Amino acid sequence: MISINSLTKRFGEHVAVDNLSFDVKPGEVLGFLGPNGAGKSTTMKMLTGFLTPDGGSASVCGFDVQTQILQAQQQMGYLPEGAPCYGDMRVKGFLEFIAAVRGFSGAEKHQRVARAVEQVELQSVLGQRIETLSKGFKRRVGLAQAILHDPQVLILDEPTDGLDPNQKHHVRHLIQQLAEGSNKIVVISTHILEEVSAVCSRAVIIGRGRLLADGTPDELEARSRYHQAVTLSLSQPVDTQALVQLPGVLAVESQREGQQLTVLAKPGEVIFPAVGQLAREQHWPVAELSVERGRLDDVFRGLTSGEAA
Ligand SMILES: Nc1ncnc2c1ncn2[C@@H]1O[C@H](COP(=O)(O)OP(=O)(O)OP(=O)(O)O)[C@@H](O)[C@H]1O
Repeated sequence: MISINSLTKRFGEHVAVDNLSFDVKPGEVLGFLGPNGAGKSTTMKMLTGFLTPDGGSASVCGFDVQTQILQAQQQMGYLPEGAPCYGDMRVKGFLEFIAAVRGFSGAEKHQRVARAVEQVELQSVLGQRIETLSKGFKRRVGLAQAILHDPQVLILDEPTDGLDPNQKHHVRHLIQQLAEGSNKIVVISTHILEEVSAVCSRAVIIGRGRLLADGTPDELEARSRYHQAVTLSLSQPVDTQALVQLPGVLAVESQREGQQLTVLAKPGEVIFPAVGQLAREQHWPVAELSVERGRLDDVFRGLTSGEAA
């Protein structure tokens, strides 16, 4: 388990992480969200021992990150932002070096490297110098070194940044596989909100170093003004007056010159049956009628607008 208690980091006068507290339990894939400069990378660097906190504490699998960082690091794999260091090393040599640092030798070292190479599909670039790789392959080398020792906790700073759509899908699948049924913890920072719905069991949103929201993707989506909204696709525009007057309806948004209507529900109201019935009664030319769970981007914007550092 990861436990973060009142963690604080200052750079001069600037408070990058401000009294931040939350826990992550085994089996959770936590999406760590926030606008640019919110303090995500700084928090991850403190968890992994690359920065020293100015206040508060954190522990990983019971090991304090300030007083027992070596034990904590043995439990963790970390993909930092950007490219791996040691750009002049070749991919295979770099991964063997990391495996040796992690304490593996002989056949086990080779097996560990071979397995990580296969998991993130690095076979084609094994002999290439890291600095000559494309951005996406550099990310994949970083991911391979993070999973080499099959850690209990994975801290991944924007793991799909720079990857093509196929690789994004592949890495998301890999993250799900790593977490599934293994009781491991994966923490990923990301700006891609679909990624959160796709792979995360929980999301924490921070702004200016402070906790703004914490919940499952479903719980956060339910805070959106689009939660329980009904969207109608129409072959021609209709008079929306009757829709606006339905009980439980908050507002009607019109798109595509009236051929798509989004009917917003008042908080706690379920309007789908009434909207469907009205459409039937009025013989509206409805091509599609759907209900929304809510929009994470809408919730994110609501919580973080004006929060950028
Ligand atoms: N070494 C440093 N020296 C001074 N300020 C820093 C340093 N590292 C980070 N900061 C500042 O701390 C704040 C938090 O930065 P951090 O990189 O943690 O944000 P982030 O949420 O990861 O952002 P992004 O989404 O852009 O990666 C920013 O204002 C940043 O400029």
